Parts: sequence; C-alpha cells; structure tokens
Amino acid sequence: MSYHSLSLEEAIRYAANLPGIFPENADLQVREIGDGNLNLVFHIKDSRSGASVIMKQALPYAKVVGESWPLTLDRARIESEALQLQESLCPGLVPHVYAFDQELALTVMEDLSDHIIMRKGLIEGNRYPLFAEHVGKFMAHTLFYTSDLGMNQQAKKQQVKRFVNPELCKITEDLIFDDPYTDSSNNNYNPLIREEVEKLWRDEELHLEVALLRESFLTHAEALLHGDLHTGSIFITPESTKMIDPEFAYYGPMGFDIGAVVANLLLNYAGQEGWIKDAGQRSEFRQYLLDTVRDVWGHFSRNFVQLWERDNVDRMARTPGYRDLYMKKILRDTIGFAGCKMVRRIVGLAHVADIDTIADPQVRAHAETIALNIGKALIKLNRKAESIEEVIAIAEQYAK
Ligand SMILES: Nc1ncnc2c1ncn2[C@@H]1O[C@H](COP(=O)(O)OP(=O)(O)O)[C@@H](O)[C@H]1O
Ligand SMILES: CSC[C@H]1O[C@H](OP(=O)(O)O)[C@H](O)[C@@H]1O
Repeated sequence: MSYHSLSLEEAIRYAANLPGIFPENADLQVREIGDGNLNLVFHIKDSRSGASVIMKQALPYAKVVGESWPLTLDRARIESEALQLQESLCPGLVPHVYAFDQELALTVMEDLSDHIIMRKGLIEGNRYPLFAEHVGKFMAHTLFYTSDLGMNQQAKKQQVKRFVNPELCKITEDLIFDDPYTDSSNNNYNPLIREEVEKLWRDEELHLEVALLRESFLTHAEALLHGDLHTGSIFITPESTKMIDPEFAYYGPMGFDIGAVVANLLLNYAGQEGWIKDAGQRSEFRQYLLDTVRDVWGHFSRNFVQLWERDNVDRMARTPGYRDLYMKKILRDTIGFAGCKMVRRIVGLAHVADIDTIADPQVRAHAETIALNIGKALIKLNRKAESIEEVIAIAEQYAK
C-alpha cells in the first residue's frame, strides 16, 4: 500500500490482517489517541477477546504546526529500529514491536494502556518508587552498549549511519538550543514573564554555555540516544516503566537523555506551585521529586560503572583515571542539557502540561519563573559541577 494517512476504517482493516494478533472472529474497535506533537496513534481492540495493539503512523509533517512544517517519514523507521534495539539491550523497559511497515511509516506495537503517561501521573500527585531504578538501568544499558565502550568500534560506526536523523535533530537544534535565546517567531511564552524572557535574550554568559552544549549535541556521537526522554515519553505504573517514542533517536552526547529526565522532574517540581495548595504537602512532594533526581543519577551512574568494569571492549578505557573523568563529563553534560530543556519548555514552541495547565496566569507565571531560574542556573553550573547535590541545592534555592 503506498503512503497515505490511514482512516479509522483502514486502520481496522490493516489490524485485522496482521498475522497472529487477533482471532478470526475479532470484533475490532478503533480510536485515534495521539496526543503528541507529531504522529497518529491508533488504539485497536477486539471487544471479544480483549486483545489489543497500538499502530503509530508518522505524518509527513509536524502535526502540532500543520502541513507548512514538512517532516521526514523516515523517523518511523528510526523509532521502530530504536525500540527493537532498546528491547534487545533492556528487555521489559520498552513496548514490544510486532511489525513495521516502511511504506506506510507505521509501527505496530504492544498496547500499554494499563500504564499512565508519567507526566499525567506526576500532575495527579502519584509517586513511582521504582522509576529511578528502571530509567537509570534503561539509560545505562542503552547508552553504554551503543557506545565505543560497549560495542565494537567499527560496528558502532555502521550503527551511527543507520541512525542519522537530520530533520529531527534540526528541530532540537532550533527549538532547544537557539530560539529561546533570541526573539524568534517560534517562541511562545506567557506575556506576564516577558521581562524574564528579555533578560534571557541579553544574558551572554548564558549564551556561551548554550553554544557549547549545542556544539556537543551537534558533534559528540557518543551513544545512541532516545533523543526525547521527557515524562510524556514514559509510560508508568508503581511496578513498571516503559520508555516510548524514540523517533528523535540519533548518536549524540549521553547527558542529553539523562538531562531530559532530570529537567522534566524539575519542571513538575516548579509546576507544583499551581497543583498542591497546602505548603507542607507541596514541600513533601517536591522533596520526593528531588530524591528522584538524585536516585536517577545514582542508578544511572552505578549501573554504568558496573557495565564499564564488566563489559568494556576498549583496552584504552582501562587507563587509570579515565573512567572517573568520563563520569564527571556525563554529569556535567546532564546538568547543562537539563537546564536547556527546562528553558525551552517555558519560552520555546512546545510546552509541558505540568506548567501550561495551571489555570491562573499569575500562579503560572510564578511557576514559569521558578523553572526558568532553575534552568538558567543549571546551564551556568554545568562545566563546574562536581555532584548531583548541586542540582538539588539550586532547585531548593529557587522554590523558596
Ligand atoms: N504503546 C502504546 N500503548 C498505549 N498508548 C500509546 C502507546 N504509544 C503511544 N500511546 C499513546 O499515544 C500518545 C502519543 O504517543 P507518542 O509516541 O508520544 O506520539 P508523538 O510521537 O506524536 O509524541 C501517548 O501519549 C499515549 O497516550
Ligand atoms: C515540533 S515538535 C516539538 C516537540 O515535540 C516533540 O515531543 P513529542 O513528540 O514527544 O510530543 C519534541 O519534544 C519536540 O521538540
């Protein structure tokens, strides 16, 4: 079938013909449930057996903007190949891919509707005691085993080729590392924080750090990243965590993924201004979020060091002192990228519900200012950082 976006009826017909998923007498029901910025997502369920699948189809443009923003369909291939590779490295932490149709840019995958999108869960005030362990393991395994430390270096170069993703990287380069720092027409911010935004545009010390982080994003092919690991790309329950939506996957600096997780926990932290009215309860939930930031780094770094000791393929990487310097660099990148990812969600095109759905514009402006201040401070800290505790101290300082 040549490419066109599927209608609901076509999605049902397509699903009915998938081998080994639905019984012959299936009574298939379909809903389009895509709430992201880019793609169609069909949920298809057999009302008789209860069996279900997700079919995700890329559109040839960015859904959030419309047909005026064309976008490659190859991102669907990248997403399905990244999911399959991640599953081989981290079974149980991503949805299983049943099939991929290159012509239709369509991935058929495991239905995770018994999970909740983590961003929604955090806004509802839920806690996820296993999250840090799961995401820390996911990042350590996917980043280590796709890097020059954990795989043959010639094979890695071939893998870099498979995951060249220029159009999606360009979105990141513009929306995260450029637009927020100038008066760009792509920007989108609450008029009540205009003064803060103008300060950001004038802050040359900050711009220098962002330029260095951008350079790292552009040039450091360290490992295969998820590329957009925010809490809207994580399905969760108290027992289970699944990373979805790696269409921004490419070879880049490891700290970009870890920074995305940290940033999105801190965006929720800032957003609590609008969610929990009782000061004591708010500070308790915020403490939980900061503990989670600490634990995410802790689980990631412990897992990564363990893999380094056990499965390193590079003789030179056993040089005394090298591992500690490498870990410090990942920490510093994590902090810098976390800052950039916070700033972009306040000033740039695409925002987050943790803050945007705060109804009162004054309270929202307060939450936005907290997020912006934390983001700026993290960017300025990045190259000097020694410990994740400095991130926690900055978050506490600006939420007072
Ligand atoms: N495997 C899945 N199981 C259940 N729901 C899913 C699954 N994948 C995506 N969804 C739903 O579709 C929404 C959009 O999916 P996502 O992959 O984030 O799309 P986009 O790339 O457009 O952001 C998710 O927020 C979730 O509600
Ligand atoms: C024009 S794309 C904006 C934004 O959307 C992506 O997120 P998602 O697909 O998860 O909704 C990504 O973060 C992009 O930067």
